[in-house]
Amino acid sequence: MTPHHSPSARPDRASVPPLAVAVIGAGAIGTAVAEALENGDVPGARLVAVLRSGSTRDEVDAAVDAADVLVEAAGVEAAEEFIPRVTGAGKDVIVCSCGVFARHEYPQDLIGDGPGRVLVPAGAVGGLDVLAAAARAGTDEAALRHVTIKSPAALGIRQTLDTPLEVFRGSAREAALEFPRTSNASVALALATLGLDRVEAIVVADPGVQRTRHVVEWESPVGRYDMRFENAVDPDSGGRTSAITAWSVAGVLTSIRAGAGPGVVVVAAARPVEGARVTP
Ligand SMILES: NC(=O)C1=CN([C@@H]2O[C@H](COP(=O)(O)OP(=O)(O)OC[C@H]3O[C@@H](n4cnc5c(N)ncnc54)[C@H](OP(=O)(O)O)[C@@H]3O)[C@@H](O)[C@H]2O)C=CC1
Ligand SMILES: O=C([O-])CC(=O)C(=O)O
Repeated sequence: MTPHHSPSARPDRASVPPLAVAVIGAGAIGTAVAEALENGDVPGARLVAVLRSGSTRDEVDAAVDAADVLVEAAGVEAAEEFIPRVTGAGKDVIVCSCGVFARHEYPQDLIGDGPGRVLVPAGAVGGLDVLAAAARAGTDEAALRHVTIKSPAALGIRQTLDTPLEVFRGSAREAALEFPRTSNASVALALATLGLDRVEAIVVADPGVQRTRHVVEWESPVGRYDMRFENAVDPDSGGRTSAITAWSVAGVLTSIRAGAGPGVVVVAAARPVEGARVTP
């Protein structure tokens, strides 16, 4: 079949200015995202600001003004403060601390009327594309379970353990309220599928793990999925944060620039294939 695009119908992507990104939080994820931007690992995006807990009001205002999109990597208190501030200014915010939504009956209660949007990265887990598709096919008979297995220290468990211990079982909402620093992945899975009150979250402290493990199990009439992730942890996070999270954020930024969501492999002329390293 002959393609019938006229060259003029195609957007001239080369002329699109780079996406201006401000990062909120200079901890494990924020630093890794900022470095990825500075090293050219996020095609079509550039770093315009990094906000720290001590940043002044003027610095915050300037970063929100300068950015097309902000990356929140600063914790649920900062997410609570920044989400309405950024979306109200008409900018999008990629929220790593999506567990903040556990504090609100509906996400809209925090986001308000926008016009900016909240974008939740897959973060430490994956497969949100297939799970969201399965949820779209029907949720009445669907069930989703997420098991997080971390070192006791990463979960703030001081007790000395010889064997793995289940320290929590409940809904994703309850997990995020009890373990706000380590249950964001449960909330991301829930937001993509069945909501915060119908996803079962289990947290296990395992003294034997060097890497964080996530097990995601979905069952519904459309399919059964069993996904396992074994993540290296960011050395700057006290064993808490999976290093893949920052790269998931980088993937979202690349997708914004490409105009297609994560889970879509964008292949375009004169641009690197998604995921490919950019040679400067
Ligand atoms: N979605 C997911 O899958 C995952 C989400 N996360 C979440 O992402 C968030 C970031 O994680 P991580 O980088 O490991 O955390 P870190 O604790 O390493 O870094 C957080 C940083 O944010 C800073 N900060 C706190 N409040 C503010 C503020 N108001 N403005 C600007 N900076 C602020 C802190 O500074 P200071 O120390 O001075 O307070 C700190 O440097 C956490 O909420 C974490 O739970 C983590 C892993 C996976
Ligand atoms: O980094 C991880 O493995 C997961 C995590 O802390 C979170 O979901 O908040």
